[in-house]
Amino acid sequence: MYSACSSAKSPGFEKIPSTSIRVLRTVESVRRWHRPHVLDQRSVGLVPTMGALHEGHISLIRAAARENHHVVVSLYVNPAQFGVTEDLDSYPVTWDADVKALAALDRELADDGANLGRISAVFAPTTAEMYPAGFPGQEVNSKGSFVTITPVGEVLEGASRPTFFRGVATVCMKLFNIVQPDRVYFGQKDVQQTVVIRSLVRDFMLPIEVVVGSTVRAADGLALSSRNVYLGERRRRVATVLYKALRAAEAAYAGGARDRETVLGAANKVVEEVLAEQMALAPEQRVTFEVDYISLADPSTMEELVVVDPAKGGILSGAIRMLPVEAPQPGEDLGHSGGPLVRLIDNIILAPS
Ligand SMILES: Nc1ncnc2c1ncn2[C@@H]1O[C@H](COP(=O)(O)OP(=O)(O)OP(=O)(O)O)[C@@H](O)[C@H]1O
Ligand SMILES: CC(C)(CO)[C@@H](O)C(=O)[O-]
Ligand code: BAL
Repeated sequence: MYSACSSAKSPGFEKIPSTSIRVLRTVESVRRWHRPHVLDQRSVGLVPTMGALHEGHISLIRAAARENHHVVVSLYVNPAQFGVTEDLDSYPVTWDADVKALAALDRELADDGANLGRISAVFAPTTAEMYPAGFPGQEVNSKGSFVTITPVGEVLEGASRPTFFRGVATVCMKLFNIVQPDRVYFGQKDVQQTVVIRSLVRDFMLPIEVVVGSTVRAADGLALSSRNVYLGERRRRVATVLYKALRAAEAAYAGGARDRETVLGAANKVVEEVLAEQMALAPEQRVTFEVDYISLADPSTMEELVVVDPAKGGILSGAIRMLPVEAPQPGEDLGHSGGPLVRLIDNIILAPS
């Protein structure tokens, strides 16, 4: 676990054992930590996470260490971005493993001369600390101090998860105000989130640079995601369907297609084929899923495109719902929390040419 250190001269503080990484739990402790670094003109990079760390998070922390004197990683499962029927209660919490991964990464960063900084602090607040007026609730009509970024936060992920981007923008505004970073690091895996965060920074004149790290994938192409632990073996094998579909659309674009029908038609064909293959199997073997959306959108607004302007490019993105397995077999690995419905997202950027 982690330790609390104190001496006659310095007030007590928590650290991750065998490291110099501070564990900060309150707004006041972050402010106290940050003050001398502002005076010394040391830069701070913030990597916001909900914990359950994987190589996607690690790649963002590496990027932050290359470019900043200090890296702060926040670990906070923000209830405000979960809808009332979503998986807040079962969301994976792996504090001990996260702390170990951060300690190992920090040793590696220290040995690599190319880095400007290392992991200086983990910010792991409580909900009472983050919502001082009391948690406003997860409902669409909850009252409280919220940041809403529209219309970009209302489409795609925002249409399926109506309180999601309100929760994300609100908690990120809080995190940015608490940590006062020079740079913030987000993953392309959540591409619409990066558009929302860029809008937040621009529209509220925040003196912050937004850095987006590319999507880290498993060997078969599945985008790493904390929620992949829900899948279990059977669904994990089929979970690449979304990436395969997006790759097919990308290939159609690379082959010269510019219109929505042709580009997205290629993706939908893959989905239909994989679903047909699965439906031909017995219930004890098959995996079923539903497409929430497959989109071809403008990179700066996430509005749907009829035709891609190659000078601007586009974003291919999608969300699928992997349904709980039918006829579970004795001893079958169903995944974390009994293998509930899992919503997976992914995207590919069609770069401007
Ligand atoms: N595969 C990935 N590659 C790069 N960045 C990622 C990847 N997965 C997540 N991130 C980024 O890490 C940051 C923290 O994300 P979060 O803690 O929600 O993890 P997650 O894996 O996206 O979880 P979830 O399964 O809940 O979506 C976000 O900026 C997110 O985009
Ligand atoms: C940015 C974030 C940490 C805000 O809670 C979350 O949405 C995430 O992990 O992507
Ligand atoms: N990675 C985005 C966090 C969420 O889906 O709640």
